[in-house]
Amino acid sequence: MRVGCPKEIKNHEYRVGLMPGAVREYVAHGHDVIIETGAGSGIGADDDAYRAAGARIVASASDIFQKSDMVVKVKEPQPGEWTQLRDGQILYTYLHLAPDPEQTRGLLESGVTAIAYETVTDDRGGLPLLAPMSEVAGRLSIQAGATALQKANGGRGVLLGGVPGVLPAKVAIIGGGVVGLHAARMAAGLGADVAILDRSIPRLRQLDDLFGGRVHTRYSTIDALEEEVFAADLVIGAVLIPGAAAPKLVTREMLSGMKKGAVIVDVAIDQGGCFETSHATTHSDPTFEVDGVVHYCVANMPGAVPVTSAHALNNATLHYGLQLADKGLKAIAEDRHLRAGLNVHRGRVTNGPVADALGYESVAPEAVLNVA
Ligand SMILES: NC(=O)C1=CN([C@@H]2O[C@H](COP(=O)(O)OP(=O)(O)OC[C@H]3O[C@@H](n4cnc5c(N)ncnc54)[C@H](O)[C@@H]3O)[C@@H](O)[C@H]2O)C=CC1
Ligand SMILES: CC(=O)C(=O)O
Ligand SMILES: [Mg+2]
Repeated sequence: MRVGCPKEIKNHEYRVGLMPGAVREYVAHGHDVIIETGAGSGIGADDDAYRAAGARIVASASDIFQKSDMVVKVKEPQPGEWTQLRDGQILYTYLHLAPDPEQTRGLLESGVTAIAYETVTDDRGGLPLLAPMSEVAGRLSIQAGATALQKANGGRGVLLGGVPGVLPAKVAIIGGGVVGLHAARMAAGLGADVAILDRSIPRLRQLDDLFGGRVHTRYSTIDALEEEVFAADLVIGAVLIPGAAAPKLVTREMLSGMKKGAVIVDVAIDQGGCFETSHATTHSDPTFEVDGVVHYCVANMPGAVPVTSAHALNNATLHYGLQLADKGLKAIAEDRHLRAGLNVHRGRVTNGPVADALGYESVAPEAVLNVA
């Protein structure tokens, strides 16, 4: 199969779908790999590094889209990209379709077969292709929040850990999954007073065990949420219902109960965000203020640390990428976890929560792939 990787074009997105090490693996499996010139420049991988790994370098993204049987990317295709996709082609990348009707329509019209990294599953109930970027974004959320809390950046001017004789800042983390765990690690490590809210009691139990009492856990009712959000200096939005638009847990009205200069980092913004007042921002202009509360809502947070993120992402995507390259649609038909990643196939929406969010009929992947 011919596998192609264009340079990412989203704002300040420096990750790359295929690193030279991954290219070498595809080539070892007998595939022809084409890479857009400069695709790895954000992580210091130049064209020669890709040539040494066995790739051919092409001059433009349109060469990649025209000539590839499978396109491997990081971020969801941008408008100028989805118009270049076509029937019979496989797209393997993050998609986040539920909050993005335009992209969904574009993918449906193209006829492409699109696998969303964020809905591929594993045997333990996890999302193995999302998890590494959630680890990165969870850790980064505290760095971003700490920076935004500085007075000159619009925040209320508190230091997360406090100092001897002065109380630390309060951090409320809504959603104790992968993002929530890694945010809590960083916040607790810096000495903040941390509370994690979740709707899963087994998960709260696990977190309580992990932190040995160093963070508080709370079952997420409206009452508990209000209490923690009103008391917080920094709130991290980290909930997820896989594939679906994020539930709006913090309403605009609730902002009036928050401290002036408090900071919200809505990591769940790629699924539409869990604060009613959130809208996606970019690394060039990451924050805005509503009712005295600073909002940080960057939809590609891991793009800020591409050297770490591209390695972690390539580690996680390689296995199924090779399966897709080796077997094409048969790989999806054979593996239920990869089937869970199929969001769009030849003009049909094949993910239930995406179809529900956008008002499409949902067709099971098994039905479109003729799996018995
Ligand atoms: N902005 C960015 O750059 C990035 C965003 N993300 C996003 O971060 C979000 C979280 O991802 P993960 O931590 O990997 O998901 P996860 O599935 O590991 O964790 C989500 C948690 O939310 C909890 N939850 C669901 N509904 C809830 C509710 N009503 N109240 C409280 N908790 C609730 C679940 O029980 C679960 O523990 C996703 O939207 C993901 O796409 C991930 C990486 C980068
Ligand atoms: C998961 C995601 O949206 C990202 O890594 O950018
Ligand atoms: Mg995103």
